[in-house]
Formats: sequence, structure tokens, C-alpha cells
Amino acid sequence: MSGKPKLTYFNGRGRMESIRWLLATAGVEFEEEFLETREQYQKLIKDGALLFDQVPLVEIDGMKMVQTRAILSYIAGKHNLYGKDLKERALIDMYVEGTADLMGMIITFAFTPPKERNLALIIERATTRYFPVYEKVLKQHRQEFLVGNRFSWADIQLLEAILMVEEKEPTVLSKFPVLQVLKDHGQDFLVGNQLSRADIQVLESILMIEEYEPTALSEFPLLQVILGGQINK
Ligand SMILES: N[C@@H](CCC(=O)N[C@@H](CS)C(=O)NCC(=O)O)C(=O)O
Repeated sequence: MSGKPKLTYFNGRGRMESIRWLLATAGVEFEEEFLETREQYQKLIKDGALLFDQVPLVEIDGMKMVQTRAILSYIAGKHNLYGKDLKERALIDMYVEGTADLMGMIITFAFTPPKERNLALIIERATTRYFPVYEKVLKQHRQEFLVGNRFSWADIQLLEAILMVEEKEPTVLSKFPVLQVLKDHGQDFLVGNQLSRADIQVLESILMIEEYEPTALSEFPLLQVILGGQINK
């Protein structure tokens, strides 16, 4: 056992993606096991690894954690991304729940039959219900981040939500200049504001691939965000 957290999920973003983002923000390296067969999943259940017979599963600090919210709270608390007191934590929870609701709409979208999909509703909710709240908070307290003038789980999850909506509608931030700034600055914090050995290796391989194919990152917005800032340095 390496001591690194081990993430078990399907080979997709789904509910695990926010956990990956949060660990990356905290500068924590992790291992992943992708469930590719029904048998792998059933074995986990048979072994008693899944409390509610569901993934995501994160093995961390001697625990087999399930339930996405519980996992995220644990990681945020452990790595100082969860406010300095109960009131800051409550704010972070509220902001995170908002972005989780928005992201939930997008996750569901992928599994909805094409005829029933309602992308317009997602964009409408993003631009009239969710993004205005965060834009207003940032404008009002004139600080760089949503809570307590320091980068938190609320910011990282908002970044993730922004990119998810931008994948559907690239101009979605056009009326949210403050969120645009948060998005541009936020990337510096995604790897704990410093390069790890894993980041350097990934960066090196990306640059090698880009020498042959300059547009290689075009379909990988998450990699662009995580490493884009570093490539420019
Ligand atoms: N509340 C749980 C829900 C987990 C969940 O629905 N997981 C799905 C995969 S995304 C699953 O394991 N489905 C299999 C099943 O429910 O039998 C969480 O947030 O982690």
C-alpha cells in the first residue's frame, strides 16, 4: 500500500470528478482503479467495501469512504480548504451545494435521451440562478475568493462547474467578469500552487505531444486549466 488515497470508480468523470479536483488542489497524489466489468463491481460489494453498494469509493487514511459529500468534506477539512470556523464552513457548504446542483443537471444531461435533453434550461439556470450569486458575493466583499479571503473548496467546485457549463456553452461567462477573473486566477491553486513530480511528468509528456500535434489539449479542458498556468510560466 503506497499511502496515497485510492479512488475506485468507473472510467469517467461522474461523481468522482470533484474528488479528483479537490485532491489535485490539495497537492495530493492519488491512485485510481477503474471499474470496467460488472464482476469488479460485484466483488467490491461481496468484499464489503461499499457501505451502500455504490461508488465512488475512496480509500484514505485507513478508511473505505463512500458518499461523495462525505468524502469531499473530509478532504476539504483535512487540507484546510473548509474555512476557519463553523460559519465559514456553513457558507462553503451553501456555495458547494449550489454548484453541485448545477453540475448535477449537467451529469444527468449526459444520461438523458437526446429528445428529452434541455440544454437551454441548464444555461438559463447557470446564468440566472447560480452564477449571479457567486458574481455578487465576489463583487460585494471585493476579495479574490468566495469565503474568508482564501482559496477553499467552494472556489474549486465553482471552477469545475464553470468549466462544465463552458463545455456546453463557451460564452457563458460573458456577463460575469468577476467569475472570469476567478476562473483565470483559480488555476494557480489547483495543484496546491506548486508543481509536484507527477505534474512535471505530465507537463513534460504534454509538451512532447504538442510538439507533434499543437492542438492535442483542445479536448481536455481540465488538463488545460491544471497545467495551462504552468505552461505559461
Ligand atoms: N449518494 C451517493 C450516490 C452514489 C451513486 O449513485 N453511485 C452510482 C454511480 S455514480 C452507483 O454506484 N450506482 C450503482 C447502484 O446504485 O447500484 C454518492 O453521492 O456517492
